[in-house]
Amino acid sequence: MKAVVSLNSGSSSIKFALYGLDAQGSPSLSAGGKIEGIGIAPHLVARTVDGETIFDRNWPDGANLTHADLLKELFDWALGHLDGYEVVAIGHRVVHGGTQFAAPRLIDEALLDALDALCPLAPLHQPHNLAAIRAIRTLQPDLPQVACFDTAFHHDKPLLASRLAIPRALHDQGIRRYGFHGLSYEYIARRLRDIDPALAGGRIIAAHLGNGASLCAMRGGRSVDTTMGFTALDGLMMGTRCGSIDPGVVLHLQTQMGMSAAEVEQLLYKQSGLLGVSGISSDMRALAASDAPEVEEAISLFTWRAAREAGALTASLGGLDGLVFTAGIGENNADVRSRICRRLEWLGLEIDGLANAGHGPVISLPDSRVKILVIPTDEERMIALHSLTIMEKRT
Ligand SMILES: Nc1ncnc2c1ncn2[C@@H]1O[C@H](COP(=O)(O)OP(=O)(O)O)[C@@H](O)[C@H]1O
Ligand SMILES: CC(=O)OP(=O)(O)O
Ligand SMILES: [Mg+2]
Repeated sequence: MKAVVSLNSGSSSIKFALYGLDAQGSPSLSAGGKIEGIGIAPHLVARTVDGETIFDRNWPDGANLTHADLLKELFDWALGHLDGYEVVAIGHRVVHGGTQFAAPRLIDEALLDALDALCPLAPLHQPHNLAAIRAIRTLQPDLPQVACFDTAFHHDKPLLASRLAIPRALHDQGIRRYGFHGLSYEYIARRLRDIDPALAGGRIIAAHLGNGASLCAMRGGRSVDTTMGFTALDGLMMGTRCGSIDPGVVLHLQTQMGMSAAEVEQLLYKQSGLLGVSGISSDMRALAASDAPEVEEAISLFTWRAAREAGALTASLGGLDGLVFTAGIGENNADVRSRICRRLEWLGLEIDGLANAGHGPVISLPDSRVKILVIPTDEERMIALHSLTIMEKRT
């Protein structure tokens, strides 16, 4: 059977999926899984579409294992488990497409060179995305690979939402607000059209709360504003990233505290966010199990910042009809959802405690002016669909 593979390397996880293609070329999930906890204690699990576990491995002391080490483990296992499948393409999430790449692309050396240049703008992601592509090119040089960009969904947002208030020549050089998590938001926009078409046409904020976290303001299913900007460091507080920060802090760290640019990068990308404020962990599940006051403060700050940014995006939208939670925290953590929604009661959000505890899909009360939903994201499916579209264009 012909098949397409999706690879989604995030900051703390690598998600993968295998889709068999029917006679019409439509994909249906055969198997998938993830390696999560990268940088802490990686755990790889793979399941068939029926939920049967086909591989499960933990590295409790594997904090030093890199994305590349773990990809090798995944390939070693996967290569022995593709009997009966002819993989016709591998699609990848590539976090940064810059100004140039606003749609998925078939990968060649020239594209890889252009994407290399964007690594400094996404140091937690882009190098891993490109390393995976190159590793597969070495193993199977003739296998088509497709890059699907996290920035693409935001490419046509209004100019004001793209501009930074810096000299305009810099905008022309690409120093502008791009926005990320686009494959996730694209999937959510499509799912919402199926679940609630009337709402999908309205003013929606989607909250992608994972290890990386952002909000996207959508009108009629298109991005009009988002909290991430030039890099995936901007906006919400995240697992290890600080989110929006007074740029004066960055200057102070360098000019007054003698930190190098590399040290500041490390501090803002890897030592801040939930990890920095709690002093305990970047992982929301681990934090939920602790009663340390620093942990409570970290979670309060996370939820306060998310509500505050949701207020800002509501202004961008000129009002709000729906709020959708997604990604690791958004899909699974009822307490975080409840704290964010309670801070937004003034906007007309009324959360239903029971429905929220059951993880939705609808978690607002029937009379809530703003509808609240939980919709599991599926970046892998978007990657597979885009990859197939590119493959069709080739033939
Ligand atoms: N079942 C769960 N319950 C609570 N939190 C969860 C659950 N699954 C994942 N999370 C949290 O979601 C975050 C990771 O989100 P995810 O979207 O997988 O990250 P990434 O950005 O690496 O793709 C972590 O903070 C993790 O603790
Ligand atoms: C763009 C981004 O932050 O991605 P992730 O949530 O996978 O870290
Ligand atoms: Mg992610």
